[in-house]
Amino acid sequence: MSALFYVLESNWLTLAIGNSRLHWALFAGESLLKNWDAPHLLASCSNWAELSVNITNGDRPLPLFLASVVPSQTALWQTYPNLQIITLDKVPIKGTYPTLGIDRALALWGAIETYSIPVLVIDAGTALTFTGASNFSLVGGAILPGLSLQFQSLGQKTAGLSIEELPAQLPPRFATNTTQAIQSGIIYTIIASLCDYIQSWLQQYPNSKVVLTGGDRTILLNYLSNYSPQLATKIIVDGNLIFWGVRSYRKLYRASG
Ligand SMILES: Nc1ncnc2c1ncn2[C@@H]1O[C@H](COP(=O)(O)OP(=O)(O)OP(=O)(O)O)[C@@H](O)[C@H]1O
Ligand SMILES: CC(C)(CO)[C@@H](O)C(=O)NCCC(=O)O
Ligand SMILES: [K+]
Repeated sequence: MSALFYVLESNWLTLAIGNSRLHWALFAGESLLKNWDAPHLLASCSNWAELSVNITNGDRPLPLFLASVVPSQTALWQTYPNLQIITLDKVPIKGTYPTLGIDRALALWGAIETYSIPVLVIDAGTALTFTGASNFSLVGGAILPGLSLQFQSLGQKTAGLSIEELPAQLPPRFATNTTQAIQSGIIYTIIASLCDYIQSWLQQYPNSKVVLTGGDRTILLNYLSNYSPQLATKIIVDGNLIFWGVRSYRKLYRASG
């Protein structure tokens, strides 16, 4: 990221560390100014100053709110002087369990505040997760390997079943070549699961919003729109849910001192 913006008193940063990469956002007060993704930092970077050359204004580091599901990456930020690490115990949603991922909790909080409750969040990241809430309380969810990870694992554990690229649209279901057979197998099972989880959720909570986030949100929505146009229209796509969750966190803890 370039440092070509005026750093205001009200500016603050959030860094959400996922299993594939870093997700950054720059806010001014409640407004998101800019967001971008970046690769994981190398473990050889040993101090924050080395890591954050582009996010300081001279020697005044911006407040940084960090939410991470990767402890080795979290460790690289420990010495940043203006750091708040967001932990699950600070998320006011009821009924969470201690090992719930902070990214899931924050995305859920962000969805509740931005849309409404009940809500089902689908995070199409490295892992594909479903996380639902009703009455400001976690109902529950599910975790499975995400779209890319499914392709990668098939490529790694077999001799010769690797493919380079995801098709932009749904492939033919009954394929007559290896590439399309793999694409069909993975994509149709993921989309069928998606539909099944959404329908099951909507049976319990007919007025619920369903919000799709994560790096594979656009491609999955494309597939879903081909597969079930009617269900696809019920889905809200928002790539910034976790940032809205961090914003809620900041607001809550500023207000309460
Ligand atoms: N430039 C990119 N680099 C890495 N992944 C990308 C990129 N563009 C799209 N993707 C897709 O994004 C997915 C990862 O999503 P995302 O970045 O939301 O995950 P993450 O936040 O790092 O991981 P998680 O939240 O599941 O721990 C990958 O499966 C990949 O298909
Ligand atoms: C599932 C992931 C990897 C998704 O990023 C993360 O939220 C995580 O590590 N969660 C811990 C397990 C749980 O949420 O139940
Ligand atoms: K995520």
